[in-house]
Amino acid sequence: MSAVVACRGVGRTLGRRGRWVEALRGVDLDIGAGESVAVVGASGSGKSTLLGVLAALDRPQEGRLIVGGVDVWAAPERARRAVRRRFGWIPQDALTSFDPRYRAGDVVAEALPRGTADPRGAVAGLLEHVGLPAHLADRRPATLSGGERQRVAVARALAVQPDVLLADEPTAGLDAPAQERVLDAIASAGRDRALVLVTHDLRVARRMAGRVVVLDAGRVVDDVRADGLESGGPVLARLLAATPSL
Ligand SMILES: Nc1ncnc2c1ncn2[C@@H]1O[C@H](COP(=O)(O)OP(=O)(O)OP(=O)(O)O)[C@@H](O)[C@H]1O
Repeated sequence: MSAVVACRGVGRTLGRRGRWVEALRGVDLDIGAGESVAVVGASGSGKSTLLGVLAALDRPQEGRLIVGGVDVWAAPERARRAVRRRFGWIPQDALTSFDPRYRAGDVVAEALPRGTADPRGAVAGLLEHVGLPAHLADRRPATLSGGERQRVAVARALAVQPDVLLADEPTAGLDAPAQERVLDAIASAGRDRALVLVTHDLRVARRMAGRVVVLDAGRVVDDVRADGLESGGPVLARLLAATPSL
């Protein structure tokens, strides 16, 4: 499988004034076209930092990011902007990432490619795709339920027509039924494209991904098939033991 995104020896240090954290260390990772990968690990292990690096938003101090054959940080800014358009981002909490003055439909429409012939129709189609009625387009995000808002975020990420969907704990804080609906929407959105999903929940990882990457203190310590979690090392074994219903 050819990689749509690849990291080579990526190191990312964060912080300031002598308080540095090596958030990522020597990360090598290949995401194949259409592949779904869950990134798991303890709090602070570097999961969100990795997503920011993969999306070409956060520049690593060490190593390379290669997207569709482009060595992203060696390329000119214009090429980097084109690379960023290949990613659709599903945030942890859509409310804080949406402009409160916009209605849900505008949030999605804003992400459509320039020159889209029938934006209203396109927005209605995208909302339908994530299981939401078209009339929700007229509501402000703050008046939607958390689960509805997250599905608007999935529709917005899809509007970009990305090669890769990136999702950072997209069901955090939702109750079980809402979680199910958001995961269904992401699964359906991810059908024809790669998906990288950050989660602390191995049940979500197994349900959503074919492959599970485990981070520990910024390093990839396991990279296993989702149906073979038992073959992982001690960090994954601890996560498994903490997920009794799996
Ligand atoms: N802006 C920052 N300045 C300093 N340190 C940071 C910054 N952002 C993250 N870190 C540190 O980098 C490490 C990795 O953080 P990151 O948010 O990537 O972890 P995570 O696995 O996503 O955690 P969580 O599951 O709690 O969201 C942590 O030790 C964190 O405290």
